[in-house]
Amino acid sequence: MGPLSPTRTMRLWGPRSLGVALGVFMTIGFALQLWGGPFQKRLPGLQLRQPLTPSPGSTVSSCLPRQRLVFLKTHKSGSSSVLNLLHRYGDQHGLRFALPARYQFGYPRLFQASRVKGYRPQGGGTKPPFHILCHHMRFNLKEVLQVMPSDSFFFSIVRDPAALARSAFSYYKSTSSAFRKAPSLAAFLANPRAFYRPGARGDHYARNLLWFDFGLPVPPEMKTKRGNPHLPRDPSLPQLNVLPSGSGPRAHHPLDPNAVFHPAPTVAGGHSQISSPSSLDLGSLSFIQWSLAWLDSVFDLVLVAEYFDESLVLLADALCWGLDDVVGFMHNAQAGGEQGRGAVSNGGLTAEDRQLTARARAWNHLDWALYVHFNHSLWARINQYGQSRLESAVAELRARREALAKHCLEGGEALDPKYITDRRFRPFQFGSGKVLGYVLRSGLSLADQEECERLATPELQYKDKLDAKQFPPTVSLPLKTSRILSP
Ligand SMILES: Nc1ncnc2c1ncn2[C@@H]1O[C@H](COP(=O)(O)OS(=O)(=O)O)[C@@H](OP(=O)(O)O)[C@H]1O
Repeated sequence: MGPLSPTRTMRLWGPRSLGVALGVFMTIGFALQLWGGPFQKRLPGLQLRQPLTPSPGSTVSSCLPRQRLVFLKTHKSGSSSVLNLLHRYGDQHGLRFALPARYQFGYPRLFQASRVKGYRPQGGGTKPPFHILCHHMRFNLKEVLQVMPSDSFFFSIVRDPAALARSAFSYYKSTSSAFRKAPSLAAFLANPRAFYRPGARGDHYARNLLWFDFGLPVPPEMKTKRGNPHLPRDPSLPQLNVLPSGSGPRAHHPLDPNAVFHPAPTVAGGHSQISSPSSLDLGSLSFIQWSLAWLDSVFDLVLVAEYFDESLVLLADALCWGLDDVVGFMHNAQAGGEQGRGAVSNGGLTAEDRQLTARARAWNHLDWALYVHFNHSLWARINQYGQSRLESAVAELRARREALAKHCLEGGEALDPKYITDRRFRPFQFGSGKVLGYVLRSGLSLADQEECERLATPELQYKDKLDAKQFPPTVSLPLKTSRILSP
């Protein structure tokens, strides 16, 4: 084996070595950011497949589809919609999933390889290696590399922390002790310290959930300082506008990054601009910068929920997959949630909503740094890919989704769970809102029925299906026969 590249070396270093390596890695981190990282190179073209029912293998391809994938499934960020397409792809191509015994890998504890069903420590078994690792975990690179090859495609998804906070508050109202005590999200964010105790049950759901899921430690001073040093002095800050894909003013400037990021007060140039620098100290900034540089060295792509379709086109391109492989329906939306209300668009928000958004971003300032960073990376990739090329692919993707929805779904859209009587399609109901799901139209052809089922199956049921396929129940032999066969 040749010498390890700086990128590979950084992958192998865990974030827990932060204290020791900060100086060295900050330099590397900044350099990585300046160069755009080794993964920002131009990617091969996207292939489009037209038929309604995809026909695997029908694509004339100049690149080889990537089939070793690590997807960090972050919470409340659109990750179940991504999971559905991974489940479908792996299912249809006969790939092996690294599955948890139940539905998560020991979350909220850091991922451990021993949690993977059928995992044998290296050299300990003859089972073929896994292709896809994609269920909820707290990321832990060292252990992930025990299960997946280091040249797997690593990707994840982030969401605006304000939208994520709204979603998490409703979903984890009874799970997080901080949320449980708060009468509303507005009350919580007005004075989070009144409700939030670090280390209390489910507290990670209440603050910087993305940062936590990425396995990053909190900056040391956040653990020690009393009060909240990171709340902006003016609660109406920051002024970044984040628009959901396909709505609001984006209709006029569909892919203009300047429509996404309005100038915000920042300390430094570069990717990781923190919205309220006056309240952040240098140690904190270096820590965040280092962490982001580390993530850049590990993750090949980070999708952005607010630009979900644009992200999917880039994903298909990076993986050398067809567009049909990434077309899917939205999963895990809560009735009355962000998607239901159809808006994070600042234009459509009341003054109270805007204040809540600003407070949520400030309270979750590590997530906000992550989000801003990966939003910038996404737009850098979009520019590389070509905006008009991307616009056509996004239009194609949406047309395909609409056609599939009309063809497969009763009502052509997600429905209240009270209409979903078939347990195979009823999403797990949790939290204070209703989780929407799908009812299939009747009279579909056998092939379309199968395809529509795959698209509509919620994550837990799909995981069970893959589990049963990968670990078929062993047939127990009748007693007499087994006696004859045993030595
Ligand atoms: N395509 C797309 N684009 C934008 N947002 C999307 C998308 N798909 C799902 N969602 C929203 O993501 C929320 C669910 O996130 P997750 O699936 O990650 O949740 S979970 O952690 O697995 O429970 C949930 O948010 P809320 O409805 O606000 O709760 C979904 O509506």
